[in-house]
Amino acid sequence: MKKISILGVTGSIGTQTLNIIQNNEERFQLVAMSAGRNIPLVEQTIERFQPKLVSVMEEADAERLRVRYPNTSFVSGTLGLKEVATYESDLLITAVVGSVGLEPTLAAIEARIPIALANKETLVAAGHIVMKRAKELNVPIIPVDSEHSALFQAMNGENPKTIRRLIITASGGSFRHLTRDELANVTVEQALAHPNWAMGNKLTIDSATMMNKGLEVIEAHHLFNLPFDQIDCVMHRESIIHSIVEFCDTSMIAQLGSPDMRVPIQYAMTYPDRIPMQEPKTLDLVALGQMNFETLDVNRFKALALAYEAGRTGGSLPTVMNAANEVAVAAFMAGCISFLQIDEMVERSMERHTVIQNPDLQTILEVDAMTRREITATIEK
Ligand SMILES: NC(=O)C1=CN([C@@H]2O[C@H](COP(=O)(O)OP(=O)(O)OC[C@H]3O[C@@H](n4cnc5c(N)ncnc54)[C@H](OP(=O)(O)O)[C@@H]3O)[C@@H](O)[C@H]2O)C=CC1
Ligand SMILES: CC(=O)[C@@H](O)[C@H](O)COP(=O)(O)O
Ligand SMILES: [Mn+2]
Repeated sequence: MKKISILGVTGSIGTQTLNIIQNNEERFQLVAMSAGRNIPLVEQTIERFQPKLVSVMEEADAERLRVRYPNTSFVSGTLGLKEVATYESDLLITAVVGSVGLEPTLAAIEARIPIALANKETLVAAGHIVMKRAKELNVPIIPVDSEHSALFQAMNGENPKTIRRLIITASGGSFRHLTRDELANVTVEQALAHPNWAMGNKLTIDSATMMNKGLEVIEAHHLFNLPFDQIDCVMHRESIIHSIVEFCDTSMIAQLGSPDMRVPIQYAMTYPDRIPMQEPKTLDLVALGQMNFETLDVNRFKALALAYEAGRTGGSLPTVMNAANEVAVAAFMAGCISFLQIDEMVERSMERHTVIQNPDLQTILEVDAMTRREITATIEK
């Protein structure tokens, strides 16, 4: 029996992970979980899976839950996230959204708990610290993000030195049919209508701005230890090829499948084995008929260019980019700024920042907090 903990159990990745546990109860047991504010779903999950430890965002919610479920331990806030992350388990799924996942992920590494990583913002904010420590302590970090799972599968058993480049596929997001000028008046509702994937709101907006692809390029740089010149992106509207590895002999190995996150989540949970998928959405290639590939225009998708710049510059710049983006996306969803202001505000935060090279954790946390304060003040003005 594999003991599983989940950070962000009430989200899109969290609930799909629960679906896999439910379909394989002889194999997996949920032992600890964290959520934010979705208390009705927390209650349902406790009743169905009986975890031993639960963290919620607010202490007041934890207090009410302690009375209702006396056999479960409850914790709260950022300390609660760390307690769940370090609870004795065989695998931690990091499915919380945002750089709030950084400290719990590092705590799990210190506790030598293997990680299935969905929370890409953690690697963008501090990939150099996370990957270095995981390597030192020999803690596996298995990718969950669909593109990185595809790359991980495609390079399985290969000599890393023979990799020529990674090609990360991008659906183009909700506005792939619009020019930059046409993006001026798009609404939150339109931005949240992703053509291929059902995901959490923040990621769906990131996909529409193409910041998601930028975050994924930096995520790939850290996960696979490759320079940015060896990481390309291509627009692939169908989201069937999840990414491609090109080798030195020009062979390309790609991973394909219907867009269903349960596949990479389950693969991370069973790696290096594969097990059958319940209710599989098998891919019918003949019905699909054709697949398309197009160049990604970095003038149109400015966020991708910003991410390459942040990644290549390194130091504290990716932390600034990520923090500014988190605040700007939240402001867009709250109706405070327009869609085009998201990447404009991220760009301005990056321009204003004096890069600190090789920042330690304390510096990363300070830069993250300072960026959030500055961009929030700008939005409030
Ligand atoms: N969804 C997908 O298909 C994919 C997601 N990812 C990555 O996985 C991560 C999760 O994405 P997704 O599942 O879509 O996100 P969701 O928004 O659906 O879920 C986020 C989860 O994090 C919790 N949460 C949010 N903020 C906090 C906080 N400050 N403290 C504690 N808990 C918090 C939420 O709690 P609550 O709702 O209870 O408030 C929820 O459980 C992201 O980093 C995303 O980029 C990567 C690839 C695919
Ligand atoms: C499912 C997943 O991994 C998302 O990160 C996905 O990549 C979003 O798709 P696009 O960013 O390509 O629109
Ligand atoms: Mn992805």
